[in-house]
This record gives sequence, structure tokens and C-alpha cells, in this order.
Amino acid sequence: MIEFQSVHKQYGNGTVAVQDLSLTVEAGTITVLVGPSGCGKTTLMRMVNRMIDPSSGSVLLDGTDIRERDPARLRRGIGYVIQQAGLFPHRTVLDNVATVPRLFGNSRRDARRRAAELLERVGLPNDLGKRYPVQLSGGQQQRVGVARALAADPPVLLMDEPFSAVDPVVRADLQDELLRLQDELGKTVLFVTHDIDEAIKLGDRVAVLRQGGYLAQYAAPDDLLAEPADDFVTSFVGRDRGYRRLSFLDSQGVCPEQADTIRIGDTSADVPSRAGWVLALDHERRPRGWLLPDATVDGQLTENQLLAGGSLYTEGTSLRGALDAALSAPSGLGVVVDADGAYVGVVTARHVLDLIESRRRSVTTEGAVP
Ligand SMILES: Nc1ncnc2c1ncn2[C@@H]1O[C@H](COP(=O)(O)OP(=O)(O)OP(=O)(O)O)[C@@H](O)[C@H]1O
Repeated sequence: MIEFQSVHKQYGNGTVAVQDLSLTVEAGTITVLVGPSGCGKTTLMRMVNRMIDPSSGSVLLDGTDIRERDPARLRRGIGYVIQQAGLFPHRTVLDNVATVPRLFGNSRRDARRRAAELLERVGLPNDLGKRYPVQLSGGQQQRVGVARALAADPPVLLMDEPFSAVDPVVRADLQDELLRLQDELGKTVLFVTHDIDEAIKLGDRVAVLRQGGYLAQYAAPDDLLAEPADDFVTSFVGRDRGYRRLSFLDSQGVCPEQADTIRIGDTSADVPSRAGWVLALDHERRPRGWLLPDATVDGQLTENQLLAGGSLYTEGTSLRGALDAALSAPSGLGVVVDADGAYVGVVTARHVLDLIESRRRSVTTEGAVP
């Protein structure tokens, strides 16, 4: 557990970067510091590994004031990941990661074995270990940065905008990978970003900072979206917070119905007689697209004769996906699939909205805030 107790930081030039701020980062969770540029996120994070000392106040790690710890020892228990990964350019990827176990006195062989394990753990193929950082993509470099930070198996991980320099698709992959790793490893993670969507996706709790180093709100992502503390937080979390909050509503009560279906390769004779949208499935029952109402099939059904489908909703995931599937489907019928991508049924936006409404009503009658 990390505790910031009334920490304050004023730099030599008079800039106050952090303003009398207190917050607790629970062990084994991801806490995200988010806020606009210059609001003191990095300053606050760097207080944990003593790269920066507060002007006043204390930082406690597992109940002990970090000023009582030897800085070198303290840092060994804290992994640190930064933007652009900060890799050594003249060392191979494997040796970049092996550097840390080497520092801990492991033999070169053991260090390399550990490094290879870690590279696999962060999803990098074995043969990349022989390359130099410049020969990797930005996303791969970030993964190496994460592997290196994990090399000493530190209980605490500080991550300062680690995924900011990569494109949105790679970034989403890296975020998913971090969540997967965290499920396995249960580190105490302090993560800095200026991207509220990243904060909401990754954080068990999110600390929103505002200019001048003030803590504007510290809450679970769902609460942040449901009840922003003030106008600043409201504008920072963005306009579509009601929609984004659906990510935190589970799928309980979603009852898919059956649509008319047809298979790729079928003929006109196989088109269901009711005049409505028909969902085409492949031979593994995966949805391939929609046949317009009253459409006839020319010869055998091919994908060229179909209208592209909307997003697919994997059963059991959040209501946001269910609503999005319905809204993005040309038929207005959101396609529900199982974990293998096979067709389960369809849901309408109306069905999802009714479900949200009924939950709101039941929560309100129980006296809690919807
Ligand atoms: N060494 C320093 N000396 C003087 N002022 C500093 C120093 N480091 C940071 N600052 C100032 O302190 C404030 C907070 O900086 P900090 O880097 O902690 O913010 P941040 O929220 O991490 O910003 P960004 O998102 O842009 O990285 C800023 O106004 C910055 O200019």
C-alpha cells in the first residue's frame, strides 16, 4: 500500500506542482493519476521512488515512511516504466531485460533465462530477444519496457504515460495486456496518463488532478462517471459519460432472441419465409452479415450479397457492447456471440435500454443513487 500524506511540492523556481495532497493506493490494485498537462502527476509519482522528495508531508510504503528506506533498496522493490520504454540502444532486447536480474547477482545464463520468460509473459515472440530496440515497433518496445520493470518481481510498479507514444490500436492491445498481467501478478500499480479513457479502462481507482496539483476527485471509474465531484471533473471525464458508464454495467438480464438465419452457400429456397432481416452465418455459425428484408439469393449465398454486420456482442460482457452492437447493426438487431464467436441470438437497443431503466428503478427504490 502507498500512502501520500499531505504531500506538497514547491520547486526552486516557486512552481507549486503538488498541493497538500493525500491519497492511498491500495495494495494489488491499479490506481491511475490523470489530469491535464502540468497538473503534477509525474511529480507525485516520482515521490514514491524518491526521484523527487516532497517539500512537506510524507509518503508511506506498507506503513513505513520512505525517507527511512535506503533509496537504492527502495527502488529495487519498485518497477518503473516510462514513455518510449527508455531501453539501452546498444543492448539486445534480451540483455535489456536481463540487466536487472544481473544487477541482483544472477549469473548471465540465469538472467537471460529469466529475461526470456518475461518476454514471453508480455507477449513477445522468442526470436525478438536477439534484436536491438531500434529494430522493434513502438508497441514492442513498450512491452520490453514492461518486461524489464517486472524483472526484479517488484511489488510496486510505477508507469508514467507508458503507452502514449503508440497508435490507438497498439495502445488498446497494451492496455489489455497490462490488465491480463495484473490479473496474474496482482502488483500495486500507480499509472500516470492524461487520457481519461485509459484511466477509466485501467484503473481500479482514478485520481483526477487539476492545475496547481490539486486532487479534484479520487474514486472508482464508475463513480467518477456517475457522480463527478465538480465542473472540472465533469468536463474532464467528457460528454458521453452516461454512455461510457455502461461499460461498468454487467449483462445480467440480457435475453437474446432468435433472428432468422441462413448459411453461406444456401440458396433462395433456404431463405426464411417471414419478410424481415436475415442473418447469415458461416459453417462454424459465426455471423458474416445481413440479408436485406425481401432480398432473394442469387444462386448460392456468398458474402458479396450481404450487408456488413455491426459490432458483435460477446455474451457476459458489459451492456455497452450490447447497446453498441444493436446501434451499429443495419438491422437494428445486435448480434450476440459466445466466447468462440458463434451466434447465440440478437438484442435490440430497446431491450438494453429497458434493462438499464429497470435497474435504475430498482436501485432508486432501494434508496441508492442510480
Ligand atoms: N524540475 C522542475 N522545476 C520547476 N518546475 C517543475 C519541475 N518539474 C516540473 N515542474 C513544474 O511542475 C508542474 C507539474 O509538473 P509535472 O511534470 O509533475 O506535471 P504532469 O501532470 O506530469 O505534466 P505532463 O502531463 O505534461 O507530463 C508543471 O507546472 C511543471 O512545469
